[in-house]
Amino acid sequence: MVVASVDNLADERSKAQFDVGAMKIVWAGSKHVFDVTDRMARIVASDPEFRKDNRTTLGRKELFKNTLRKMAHVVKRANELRLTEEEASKLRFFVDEPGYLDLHWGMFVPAIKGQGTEEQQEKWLPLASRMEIIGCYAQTELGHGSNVQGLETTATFDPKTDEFIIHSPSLTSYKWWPGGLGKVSTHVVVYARLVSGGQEHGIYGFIVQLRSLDDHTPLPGIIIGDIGTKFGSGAYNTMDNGFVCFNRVRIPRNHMLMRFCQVTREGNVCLSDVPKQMVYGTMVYVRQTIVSDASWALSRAVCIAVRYSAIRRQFGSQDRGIETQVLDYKTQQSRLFPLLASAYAFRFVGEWLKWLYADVTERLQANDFSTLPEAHACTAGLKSLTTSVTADAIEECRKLCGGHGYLCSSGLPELFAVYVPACTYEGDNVVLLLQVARFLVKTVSRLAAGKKPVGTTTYMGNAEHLMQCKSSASSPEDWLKPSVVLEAFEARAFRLAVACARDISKFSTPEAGFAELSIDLVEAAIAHCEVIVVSRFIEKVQQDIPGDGVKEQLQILCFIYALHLIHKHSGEFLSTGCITPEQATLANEQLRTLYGQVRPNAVSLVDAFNYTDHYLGSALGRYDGNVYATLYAQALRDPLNDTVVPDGYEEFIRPVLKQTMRLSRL
Ligand SMILES: CCCCCCCCCCCCCCCCCCCCCCCC(=O)SCCNC(=O)CCNC(=O)[C@H](O)C(C)(C)COP(=O)(O)OP(=O)(O)OC[C@H]1O[C@@H](n2cnc3c(N)ncnc32)[C@H](O)[C@@H]1OP(=O)(O)O
Ligand SMILES: Cc1cc2nc3c(=O)[nH]c(=O)nc-3n(C[C@H](O)[C@H](O)[C@H](O)COP(=O)(O)OP(=O)(O)OC[C@H]3O[C@@H](n4cnc5c(N)ncnc54)[C@H](O)[C@@H]3O)c2cc1C
Repeated sequence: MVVASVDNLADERSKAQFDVGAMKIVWAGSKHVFDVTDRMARIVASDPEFRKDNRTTLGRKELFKNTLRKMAHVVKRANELRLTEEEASKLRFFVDEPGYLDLHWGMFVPAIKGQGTEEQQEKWLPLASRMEIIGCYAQTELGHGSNVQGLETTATFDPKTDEFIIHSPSLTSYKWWPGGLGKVSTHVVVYARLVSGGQEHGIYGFIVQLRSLDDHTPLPGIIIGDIGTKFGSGAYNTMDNGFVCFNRVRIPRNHMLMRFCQVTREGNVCLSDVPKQMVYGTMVYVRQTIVSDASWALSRAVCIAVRYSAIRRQFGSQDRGIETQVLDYKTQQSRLFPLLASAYAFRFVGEWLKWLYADVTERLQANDFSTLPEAHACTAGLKSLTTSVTADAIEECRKLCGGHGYLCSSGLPELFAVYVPACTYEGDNVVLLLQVARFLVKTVSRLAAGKKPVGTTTYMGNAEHLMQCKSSASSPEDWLKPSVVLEAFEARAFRLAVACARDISKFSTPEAGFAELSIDLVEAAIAHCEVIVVSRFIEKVQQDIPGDGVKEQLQILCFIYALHLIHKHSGEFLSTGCITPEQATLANEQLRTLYGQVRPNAVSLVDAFNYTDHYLGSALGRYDGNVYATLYAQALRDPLNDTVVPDGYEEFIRPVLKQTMRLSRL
């Protein structure tokens, strides 16, 4: 059955004022990436092994086994099709459920590459890349996650046997959370306190074998398992996040990852002259990938909400004629279009961050560590900003879809449940923003000493101007001038950072000031991260962009992104004196105009994400708009509808009815 709603999307598509094909390439990053992504998405969508529409109805054991089957199928297909690394990781991405492959390829392998010596890489990487071993990354403990320096697990060197003894001294020291650890991994990189000659030498990574390669049973001294069912149905429960306790497990000395610190046969600890934070390198790498991924999750939710908002009609007709598409309501637009703009903003900042990460990596290889603090601040800050916004946005998209958004068949509940831990893993978002704040306060204090800021803090070099400037916006159109927008964002961020630095100096110690002012510091950090996103978006739309109308659409989205933030944080823009209340009103007026300009293009702007119906996994977001028939078909497939009279009728419904009948006769 095809209902009238299908016409709505065709109609919407006919209104587009830009070349959707060209926008697809901009979104993908290049024609090459578009081709690879498109091909891999279609391979997954057309393979019944990768079916995912039954996930929320499976019990934990079935669900987990189902994921094991899919991960094995990914490896099989990757080998059969002789996929490149780029292609294989896209293929795995579109399978769209957390699984041990992510931790193996995304953390275990990078940890060895980043922290292992050449010799260690030669030994372990071939085993890992042929998947003769499966690895994971165990840093977090039951009692310690954010505070890495507080980890309790010990790795004590025993010079008699030339081994390390890996030990969990307490319940709180059990490793707890690592993905892939609970049931699958054969090996792990464990982070532990290095102890040699009776002295502690800091936290380092150690490769430990967990399970037999013959029968998968845990090796002696290892107690291991899954930590239990997590939030949401389906969602992250496809993953075996695990615990492990080490009872004096012995490993050879050369299983310590020794690129930055070597322990000799005699137990001497030799530090190389690189910053000790290099041991955190895997986290920096993964944070950078998480920023790129945020735009995928956000755009997926927005795609569902935009298409459904074009289909859904409510009110607007007194005589039972055609009702108004909810997408036409300004309130719907004001909630949805900033999220659409944010998806594009995060896509571009994610691409930029990839570049920054590659640049820093190249410098580190040449022993230039000067850009490491900035790389840390950018990856930490943008990871925090983009994941927090994305998690909130998915929930907002659910509400934008009304009641049907709450159905699992909308795809949104599971997307939220699977995405929201991104605000916690790889660094709690508040903890990471405090790292950014620390970097900003340091940058501000160095200004006073005449040190020129570089990279993303270059704008702070314009200190005198940023402290005094008043916005020149005197009409709504002035808010379409990149210089006007940027100045407001930079002035707000700088003034907040300077206020924090000034106020901290009033305390007896910087630590006391930092602790007391942490709420303000977090706000200053967010403001700085928003400068980065806004300026990268502006830079992007100032480039040559091929395709009819593509640049114009991106400009509209760029200003929506910036102006909705001015509206959201108007308190800060006003209290720091960067803009006046009248200018805030003008910005809002411009924002309303921009919503009107996006409206005819909204469906095509989400089509540009090029998502298959398989990847979207949503009755509401289908490409053909056949929402109601799909909702109905999926309802009929629910296990509860397997029988007309439910299980439990005889035991629990009939007796209640009989009891009621007896009572009514009295
Ligand atoms: C053939 C088959 C083919 C098949 C193919 C299949 C392909 C599949 C491919 C799949 C690929 C998938 C990739 C996806 C990636 C993975 C998916 C992700 C899934 C989720 C995983 C989640 C994992 C985790 O959560 S791991 C645990 C993470 N834990 C944390 O993040 C802890 C957070 N805490 C910290 O980072 C630190 O404790 C911190 C920073 C809060 C404080 O540290 P510390 O106490 O040491 O420092 P401070 O005293 O605050 O600062 C001292 C100094 O150091 C600077 N600094 C801190 N951190 C860093 C850093 N990282 N880098 C550089 N500098 C740092 C800090 O700024 C200070 O500097 P000063 O100058 O002294 O101020
Ligand atoms: C799905 C998932 C997968 C994971 N995968 C892995 C993995 O593969 N390997 C691994 O090692 N770990 C993994 N983790 C663990 C994860 O990295 C940690 O949970 C994360 O780093 C947060 O640490 P925590 O749990 O100790 O939070 P806590 O630090 O206990 O946070 C609790 C609260 O305290 C606040 N807080 C903490 N410190 C401060 C501070 N200094 N100032 C202000 N507020 C503060 C936080 O903001 C938060 O609100 C995973 C976690 C999840 C949820």
